[in-house]
Amino acid sequence: MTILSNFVRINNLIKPFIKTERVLILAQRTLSSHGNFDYDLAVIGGGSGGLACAKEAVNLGAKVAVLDYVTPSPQGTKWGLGGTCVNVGCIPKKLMHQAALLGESIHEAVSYGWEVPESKNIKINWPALTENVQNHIKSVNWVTRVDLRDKKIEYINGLGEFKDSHTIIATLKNGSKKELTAKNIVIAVGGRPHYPDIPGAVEYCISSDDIFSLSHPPGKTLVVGAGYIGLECAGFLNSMGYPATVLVRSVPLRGFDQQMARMVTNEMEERGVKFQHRCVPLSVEKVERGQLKVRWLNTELQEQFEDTFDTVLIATGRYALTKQLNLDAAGVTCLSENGKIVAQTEQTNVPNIYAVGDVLEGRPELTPVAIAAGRLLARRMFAGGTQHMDYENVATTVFTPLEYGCVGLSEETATARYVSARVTVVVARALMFTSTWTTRTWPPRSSRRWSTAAWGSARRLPRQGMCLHV
Ligand SMILES: Cc1cc2nc3c(=O)[nH]c(=O)nc-3n(C[C@H](O)[C@H](O)[C@H](O)COP(=O)(O)OP(=O)(O)OC[C@H]3O[C@@H](n4cnc5c(N)ncnc54)[C@H](O)[C@@H]3O)c2cc1C
Ligand SMILES: NC(=O)c1ccc[n+]([C@@H]2O[C@H](COP(=O)([O-])OP(=O)(O)OC[C@H]3O[C@@H](n4cnc5c(N)ncnc54)[C@H](O)[C@@H]3O)[C@@H](O)[C@H]2O)c1
Repeated sequence: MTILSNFVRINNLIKPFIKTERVLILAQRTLSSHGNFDYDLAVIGGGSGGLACAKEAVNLGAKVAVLDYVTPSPQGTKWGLGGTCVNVGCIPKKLMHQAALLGESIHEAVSYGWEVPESKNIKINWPALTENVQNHIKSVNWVTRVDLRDKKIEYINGLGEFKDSHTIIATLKNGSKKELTAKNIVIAVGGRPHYPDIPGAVEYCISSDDIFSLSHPPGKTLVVGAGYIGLECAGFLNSMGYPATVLVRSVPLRGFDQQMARMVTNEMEERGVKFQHRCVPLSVEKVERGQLKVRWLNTELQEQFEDTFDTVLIATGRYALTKQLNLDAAGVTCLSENGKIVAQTEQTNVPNIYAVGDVLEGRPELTPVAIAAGRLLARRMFAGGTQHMDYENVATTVFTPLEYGCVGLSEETATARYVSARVTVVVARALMFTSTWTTRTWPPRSSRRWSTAAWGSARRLPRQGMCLHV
């Protein structure tokens, strides 16, 4: 128990008698307990989880430093402070998704009576889109930096590694080293795209790290991987007029309710996205005019295929950035086979070292999850908090052309986990101003069918909409 958290506990008791919260925070600051260390808390990684934890800790009176450093992608793309979500994740993805929806709406507006001159000739200006997306990101980077400065959080633009369990060495941009010590250390380094081990992947392919700032229009694109990222990117590219093909190794959106996943992919297929099922890439080579020839294997037919694309986007999952941390020096040993940190309550096997966000094994890789876990951890470290992050029943959305939001168990998990239970599945498909509901109950299987009348009437209107899985 730190002096600081004892102080905060006592203060919580007397808080009603103190005039303002500000007085309390200032009092806590003066009593900050970093003692022999430079900081009460050092956070390695300035993304969703790390920044949330740092800000909460400083609000609770701790002296905090945040290290953030972006190693360029194999294609040379780099970005600023704020982590994956802000720079190469949720934010640019959502903006491109919105751009794609707007484009489709222009065409669909005609069905609603809008007279759109030459609607067939409408096309996207890719450089204008990426420039605006990047400008928005830069403004968020700037606000984040100013916020850290205002909150007196020290921001170190350096690549962190452990020297021992309380000491971090930061390698700065110019190659110089900066050493700092902290009572508590939070690992919030997130992850980066994983590339399949095939010829040409690293040399010629891009990933989600590159697509949102790609200097030229992507053209005909092959997306390798049918998880969240693969489907979302294929969805917005196709809707912008860039033909997209997806290589699916097993099933799209594995782990999600498969009926809903099929709805999402059927909708994408109707809009023109091609799916190559049970296929893995074998090689990528550069051919004439800079195009990329891709060979892939259909594992079911044991047959090889090839085609030529302008862009190949790899979306085969992400790995955690723990290798470069020199965790051995700190004594952190709780690592899974794929290098993620195994921690029940964000606490590693070393008492003063914690982890939050995508770096954690078996936790949803989502921004709100990283933020909530980071904040709760700070409260436990500096305010005697006792609440832990609840990773169950986290709601999530897949931003494919047919948006899919879900919370709770998929039908497959529910029926596997509660064999004797009666599982009722309610599916809503909302159109602009119409929604069609069908209900089915498991068992019996016959009730699994859609109500064709309701489904049919829904299909007559333009295909705007989203599906919910409750
Ligand atoms: C394309 C895409 C779309 C996404 N869309 C969504 C979405 O719609 N909704 C959603 O909830 N989530 C989405 N996510 C996931 C979300 O971005 C992550 O879950 C979230 O960013 C994780 O936060 P984090 O703090 O764990 O790590 P990150 O945000 O990845 O931050 C880690 C930071 O640490 C830095 N770093 C790493 N190692 C070091 C080191 N040694 N020293 C210093 N700094 C280091 C990294 O460069 C990075 O800046 C998306 C992800 C991607 C890739
Ligand atoms: N809307 C959102 O909230 C959102 C959006 C994007 C990403 N994210 C987060 O980011 C995480 C990572 O997303 P992701 O899509 O990179 O990972 P993922 O694990 O969801 O999907 C990777 C896909 O690639 C496939 N794959 C792997 N190796 C392959 C190979 N050699 N050939 C063909 N396919 C292969 C896998 O079978 C899987 O379908 C997600 O778990 C999610 O939590 C969230």
